[in-house]
Amino acid sequence: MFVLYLDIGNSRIKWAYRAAGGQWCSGGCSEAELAGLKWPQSPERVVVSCVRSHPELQQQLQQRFAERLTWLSAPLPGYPHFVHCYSDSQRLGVDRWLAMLGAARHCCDDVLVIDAGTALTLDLLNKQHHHLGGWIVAGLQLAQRALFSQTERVNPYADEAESAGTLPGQDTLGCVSAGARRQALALVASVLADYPQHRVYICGGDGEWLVRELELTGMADVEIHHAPHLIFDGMESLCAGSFLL
Ligand SMILES: Nc1ncnc2c1ncn2[C@@H]1O[C@H](COP(=O)(O)OP(=O)(O)O)[C@@H](O)[C@H]1O
Ligand SMILES: CC(C)(COP(=O)(O)O)[C@@H](O)C(=O)NCCC(=O)O
Ligand SMILES: [K+]
Repeated sequence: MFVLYLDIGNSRIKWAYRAAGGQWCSGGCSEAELAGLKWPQSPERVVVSCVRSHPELQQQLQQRFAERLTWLSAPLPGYPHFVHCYSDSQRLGVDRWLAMLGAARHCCDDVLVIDAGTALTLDLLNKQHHHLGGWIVAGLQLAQRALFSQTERVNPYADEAESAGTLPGQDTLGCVSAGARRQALALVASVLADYPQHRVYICGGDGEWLVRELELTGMADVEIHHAPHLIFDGMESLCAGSFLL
C-alpha cells in the first residue's frame, strides 16, 4: 500500500513515503508548497501528525484525501504497546510519542530519544515501553528568538554573522547563536552522562548538527544513532499494527 506520511511541526512540514526499494524518500515544505507536491502514485492512505491546531490545512487535506486521511494530534488513547507517565496522556506531544514508538521499532533496549526541532525534547523509554519522562527546552532558533523578542538590546544585527559553532561569540549575534548551541549541547551531554546505558536516537531539523557535534567533541561515549525518520517510523508501526482505522 502506498502511504504518505506528513509531520506538521511548529516550524515546518516534513513529508515521507517508502520508495520502491523500501528506503524512505522524504523532504520538507511549507504549507503553500504542500498542495503542489507530486507523489509517485496516488496515496492510498495519508497519515498526518500535527502538534498544533491547523483547521485550514486539516480541512484542505480532508477534502483532498477524504477517508484516506488519518489525522493524529495526540497519542492514540489505549494504544497497548506504550505505558504513559503523564497522568493526562493526551497532553504528551504526538511527535514525541511517535518518535518513541519509532525508536522502539529499531531496538529492544532502553532508549533516549532526542528531537532537535523548534523545541529540543529528550525522552526516556525503557525496554518495557514505559515512558519514564523527558525534558523540553527551546530549540536552537527558538532560544535565540526568545532573546531577540524579550530583551531590548539583544538583536539580530544584520551586519553580524551567526556562529556555526560553540566558541565564544565576539558580537551580539555571535554570542546568542553560540550560546544557543552550547546550551543545547550541554543539556544533551548532561542527560547522556546520567543515562549511559540508553541507546540514543536523534531526529529533528537540527539533529544532523547535534550528532556531528557530539561526535566531534567526543561528548558521547555511547553510540549515537541519527534517525531523521523516527517520527515516520512511529507512524508506520501504527499502520503495521492496524491501529489506525
Ligand atoms: N528549512 C528549514 N526550515 C526551518 N528550520 C530548519 C530548516 N532546516 C533546518 N532547520 C532547523 O531545524 C529546526 C526546526 O526543526 P524541525 O524538526 O523542522 O522543527 P518542527 O518539527 O518543530 O517543525 C530549526 O531550529 C532550524 O535550525
Ligand atoms: C514539545 C513540542 C512543542 C515539540 O514540537 P516541535 O518542536 O516538534 O514543533 C510538542 O511535542 C508539543 O507541543 N508537546 C505538547 C506538550 C508536551 O509534550 O508535554
Ligand atoms: K521537536
